[in-house]
Amino acid sequence: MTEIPDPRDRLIVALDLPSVPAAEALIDRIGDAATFYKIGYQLGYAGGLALAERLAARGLKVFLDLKLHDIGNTVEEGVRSASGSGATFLTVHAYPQTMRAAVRGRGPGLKILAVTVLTSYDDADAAEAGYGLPVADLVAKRAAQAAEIGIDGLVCSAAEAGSVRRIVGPDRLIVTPGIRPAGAEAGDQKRVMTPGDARRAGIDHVVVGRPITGAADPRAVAQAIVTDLA
Ligand SMILES: O=C(O)c1cc(=O)[nH]c(=O)n1[C@@H]1O[C@H](COP(=O)(O)O)[C@@H](O)[C@H]1O
Repeated sequence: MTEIPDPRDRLIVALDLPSVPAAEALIDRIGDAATFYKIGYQLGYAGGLALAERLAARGLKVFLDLKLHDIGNTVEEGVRSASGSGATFLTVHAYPQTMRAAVRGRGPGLKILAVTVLTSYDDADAAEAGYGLPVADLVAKRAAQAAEIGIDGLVCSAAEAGSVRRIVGPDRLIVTPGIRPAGAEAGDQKRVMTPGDARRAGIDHVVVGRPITGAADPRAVAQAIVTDLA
């Protein structure tokens, strides 16, 4: 597990919101309770890529969740373009060609995270998509390939954190969405865990969206998650 001196850096708040003003309002409400924000499809296609640069310039950490997966040349050049954004993390799907291309395009300061198997998938979803392996085995296979290729970190559910840690060793990051404080709605997530249990399972960072974005007091929820993670 990587040394992370400020426990707030373990929480990545997913800015899954429809507009830049909505995201800026949430960041203001959270204040200094969070230091790390994720920008994905919803906000990214609504002006969020420019926001990423502004947040990074303000000293906040940014996770660009682009989940790239394309032919190698396109992934490599896309990652190269994103390397100038000031982001700390960028996601690609954990397919070997895609991961090799991302490593070729990676610029200084940008860490590539490979998404193993989405946390909204269970074994039946993997079978429906044509995979002949249970989720846990597919995650393990992709984690081993990612480590071999030189990817910086893995996105998986906290349920697989222990096995992924054994496969990738202490130096690669394990980042886990599908995090729900006790009693929170799972929504479309199928492989879920509380922040405290995830931390005990050996994760480096958690990603939390709706439990914070939909809260009456997002700052209080973020603070409670950081406490649980510490
Ligand atoms: O790459 C991701 O961040 C990701 C991977 C994954 O397997 N599962 C997953 O939920 N995510 C993202 O993590 C966030 C989870 O949001 P909530 O379910 O609202 O907490 C969303 O922005 C997802 O896009």
